[in-house]
Amino acid sequence: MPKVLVSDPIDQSGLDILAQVAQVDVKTKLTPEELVQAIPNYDALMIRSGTKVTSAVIEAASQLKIIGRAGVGVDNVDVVAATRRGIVVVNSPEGNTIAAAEHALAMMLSLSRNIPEADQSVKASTWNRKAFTGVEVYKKNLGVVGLGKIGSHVATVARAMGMTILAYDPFISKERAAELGCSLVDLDMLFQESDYITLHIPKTSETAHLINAAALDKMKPTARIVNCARGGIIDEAALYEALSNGKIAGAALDVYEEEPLGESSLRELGKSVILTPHLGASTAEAQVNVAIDVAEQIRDVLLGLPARSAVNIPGLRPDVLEKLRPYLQLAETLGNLVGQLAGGRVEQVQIRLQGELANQDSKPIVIATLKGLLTNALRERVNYVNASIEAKERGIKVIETRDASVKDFTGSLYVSAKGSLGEHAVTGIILGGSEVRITDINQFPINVPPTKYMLFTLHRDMPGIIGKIGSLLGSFNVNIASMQVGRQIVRGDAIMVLSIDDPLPDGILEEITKVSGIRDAYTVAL
Ligand SMILES: NC(=O)c1ccc[n+]([C@@H]2O[C@H](COP(=O)([O-])OP(=O)(O)OC[C@H]3O[C@@H](n4cnc5c(N)ncnc54)[C@H](O)[C@@H]3O)[C@@H](O)[C@H]2O)c1
Ligand SMILES: O=C(O)[C@H](O)COP(=O)(O)O
Repeated sequence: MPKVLVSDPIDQSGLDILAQVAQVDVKTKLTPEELVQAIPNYDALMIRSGTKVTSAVIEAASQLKIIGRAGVGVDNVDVVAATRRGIVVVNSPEGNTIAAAEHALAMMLSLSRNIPEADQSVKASTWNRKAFTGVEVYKKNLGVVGLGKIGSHVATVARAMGMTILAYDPFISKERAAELGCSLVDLDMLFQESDYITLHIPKTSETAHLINAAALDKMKPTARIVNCARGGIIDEAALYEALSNGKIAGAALDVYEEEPLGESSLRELGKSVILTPHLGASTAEAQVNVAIDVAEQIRDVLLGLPARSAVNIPGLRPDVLEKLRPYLQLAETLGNLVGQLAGGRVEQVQIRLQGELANQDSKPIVIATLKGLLTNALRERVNYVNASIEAKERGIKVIETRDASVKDFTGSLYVSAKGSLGEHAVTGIILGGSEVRITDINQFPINVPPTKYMLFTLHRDMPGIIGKIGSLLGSFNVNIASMQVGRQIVRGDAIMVLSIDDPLPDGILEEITKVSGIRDAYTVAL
């Protein structure tokens, strides 16, 4: 019988499902060392956010087939390491949506009416009504940052309370926002006009410290901010400054830069701050939902069936998957790359299977491309099962074509993305059976492997320009790992592709575009 280790508190309904097919061991509060020691005995691991599934755990997991995260975020799992080991990682993208949305709304109301402090004062046998006069949310502006599953529900309920909703989500269409009764605005306007701001976005390199000193400076002195999304989206030091100097009126946080919250001056701020210990998903209903959702997937995978919400591999028959795996990797990389080059909201994607690839099953390749395209916006919430639905909901038109006559390579994949900021197209191949190569960008031929951090420039092909970019990067202490230039004609337009060791520091992209001869520059993190 297979063995499942459950290392965080999980609802009994999930454990009962696992027990149908496996021996279930519940061992919460394991130290990292104890987890590494225990994991070689298990076929499946079921967790919440408490267990850190590091590369050391994955390395020791010699017979692990699946990691089930009873919740949304897989930030605590080294998904890359798991994928390399062929371990399926599954989550429950929707099981706790309502719980998290209701927690954000509860935080907003508690902050408005000083409920935690007022409660403490009565429990301390005082009766001070004046100190706890609050404010109403009725007819106030609520700025919703991130209009996905949780943000949409918050917006809907807040509208019913008489609030006006301003929303910022660069990946959502105006039509979708209008359906929800929200006005899509830019981030500055949201900061300036909102009485309440609630965050419902993933933590990415773009959203880390989105709420920093500059953003807080733009807000009303009466503004109140709620973060039930992810720690680190708010700069906690800047928030402390803004609250203690009266730049904004209040904040309610469920998530923190470091969890559990360590030493923090936020604790000193009295009734202007409410702090909860990552309780967004902690309702009886949500815990049943996520436990059943994930336990069923673990059971299915242990029975040799595909998982419905896999974060890292598609739900395909193992033999088909094996054959297509390198092309899925190619499709995901090209989708991610072209989505970042296009920036903003993508309206149309064209996916063309070329040469021998034109004879393959296109569905998983299309799904993998869409997964890659949406990764920047949705992170682990997009998977092979929901990528098409997510694309459709975002109003992205998908055009799929085949062209067996393309003979440049045995098989190649062309992906273009047209959006609010223009159109970009990339082509790639699989080399030696497993290695991804980008062979064309916007009709400039190149031959580069994708790397974690990349810089692309469009420039005039003229002497000295490569040197200037090299020196500029050097002056910002950016190390170039490799560089290639692609051009169609000598001294015409050209593109430069650089692999760099670290993300570009702030401001440097602007400097690059100022270099004479450079027409455009893009940075991409894959
Ligand atoms: N506190 C908790 O216990 C708890 C529980 C569940 C989820 N969460 C967190 O809540 C957040 C939202 O979850 P969800 O299920 O609604 O996710 P979702 O994927 O449905 O929605 C996220 C939305 O953010 C948008 N987005 C991405 N980058 C953006 C950016 N730079 N600016 C503005 N919008 C951007 C996306 O387009 C998407 O619409 C996630 O961070 C999730 O981890 C927390
Ligand atoms: O990502 C999630 O689902 C939430 O942050 C909840 O985490 P939890 O399951 O540890 O409460």
